[in-house]
Amino acid sequence: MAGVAGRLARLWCSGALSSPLQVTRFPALQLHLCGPAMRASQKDFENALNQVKLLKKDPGNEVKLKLYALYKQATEGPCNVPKPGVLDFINKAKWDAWNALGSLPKETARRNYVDLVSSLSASSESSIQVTPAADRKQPGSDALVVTSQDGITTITLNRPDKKNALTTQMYHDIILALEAASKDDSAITVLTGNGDYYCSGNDLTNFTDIPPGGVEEKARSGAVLLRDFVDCFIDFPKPLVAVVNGPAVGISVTILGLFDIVYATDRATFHTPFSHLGQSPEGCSSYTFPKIMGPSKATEMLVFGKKLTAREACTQGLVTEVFPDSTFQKEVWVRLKAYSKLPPNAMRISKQVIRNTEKEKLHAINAEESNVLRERWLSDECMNAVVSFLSKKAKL
Ligand SMILES: CCCCCCCCCCC/C=C/C(=O)SCCNC(=O)CCNC(=O)[C@H](O)C(C)(C)COP(=O)(O)OP(=O)(O)OC[C@H]1O[C@@H](n2cnc3c(N)ncnc32)[C@H](O)[C@@H]1OP(=O)(O)O
Repeated sequence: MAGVAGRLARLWCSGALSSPLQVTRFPALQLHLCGPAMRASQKDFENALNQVKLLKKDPGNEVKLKLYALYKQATEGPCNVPKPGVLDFINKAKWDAWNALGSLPKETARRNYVDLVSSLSASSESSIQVTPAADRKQPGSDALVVTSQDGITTITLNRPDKKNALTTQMYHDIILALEAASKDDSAITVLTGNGDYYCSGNDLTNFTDIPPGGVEEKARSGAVLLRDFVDCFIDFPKPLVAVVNGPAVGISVTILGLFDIVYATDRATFHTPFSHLGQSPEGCSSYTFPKIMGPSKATEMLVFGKKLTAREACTQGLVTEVFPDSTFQKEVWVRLKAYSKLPPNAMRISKQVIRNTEKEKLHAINAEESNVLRERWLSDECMNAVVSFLSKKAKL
């Protein structure tokens, strides 16, 4: 990521961004590159600094790095601090982006900053999907699609290009979607994925989006988010079904222990490589997995990262039933539509009778797992694993 940002920043300095493609991506730049150098007043710059806080859509890490670099260049001039160590990957990415601006004059950096923010504000205003976080009722992006039909509310993870990896925004949106589904008039709620994967777990780029409070602050807010996310599954009042359409990794596997039914295609696999990632189990799996499959099978999965096939997961009790991939969707949805016609109140009450005795314990376990993970996220083992993945050196 640092490389991409660095290359982008170097191109920017060299003026190579005047090609039609790049002008389309950064329309406001055209002004700067084509006309006589327009000056950005200090007021314009301050306005842009305020505007950036009001952006309705997260512009992504590449753009944030670029904003950071331009801000530093505009206020302090060329990069003047020592290069961070290789393991300090977030500060190194920031340093790379700033350093790549070379001797770009402060005034030009200020202008570019103002132009970039103005292009971001324009695209953010035109996005119909985005609503302010505080009063967000619908998913904040199309990475999550929620539909309701035939008494079934279906929440679909929709980032097939990224194997449905869960961004921070998606955790928030799933929480909102579950809260809405718990109150709507559907009888059953389904979680599934679009594309060849069910979900590849936590999006590892979540680790790169560091707030001003630093990595500790990130780990703290990550642990709160994790806890809130898992709490929603613990408390969900209606039958909750996972339609596992392909491989599942990490947190998408662990929370299966909190679902009422798990249907899987025979193409699915179940993988919790926490030790490989320097992390530890979440989603209450430290309790639900030993309970479902016995402590030693749970240890193989959660400690040694053994990947289960769908049939193995079914034998262990994590999966309810496995279907041939060729008929998976048809068979599962016929089944679910039939179930959704059963009296909804009876189903809800029966679920609660089955699950309520454990709720308090599950909340305590969730809190403890989230605390432990907060520490793990700050460990060298975890940071090294994330750096390896992000620098394309490692895959599961
Ligand atoms: C402090 C931070 C807190 C943040 C918020 C906290 C919220 C709670 C967190 C709870 C803890 C959760 C833990 C987990 O889930 S651990 C599991 C994490 N997942 C992984 O490690 C999977 C990594 N991905 C892979 O190993 C492979 O991509 C995979 C085997 C899944 C598929 O390999 P394949 O070769 O078939 O496909 P590609 O690798 O080419 O993938 C296509 C593109 O998708 C990107 N991708 C896939 N998975 C992820 C992921 N998890 N995170 C980020 N990006 C992912 C991949 O990079 C490819 O992208 P490009 O096309 O751009 O290269």
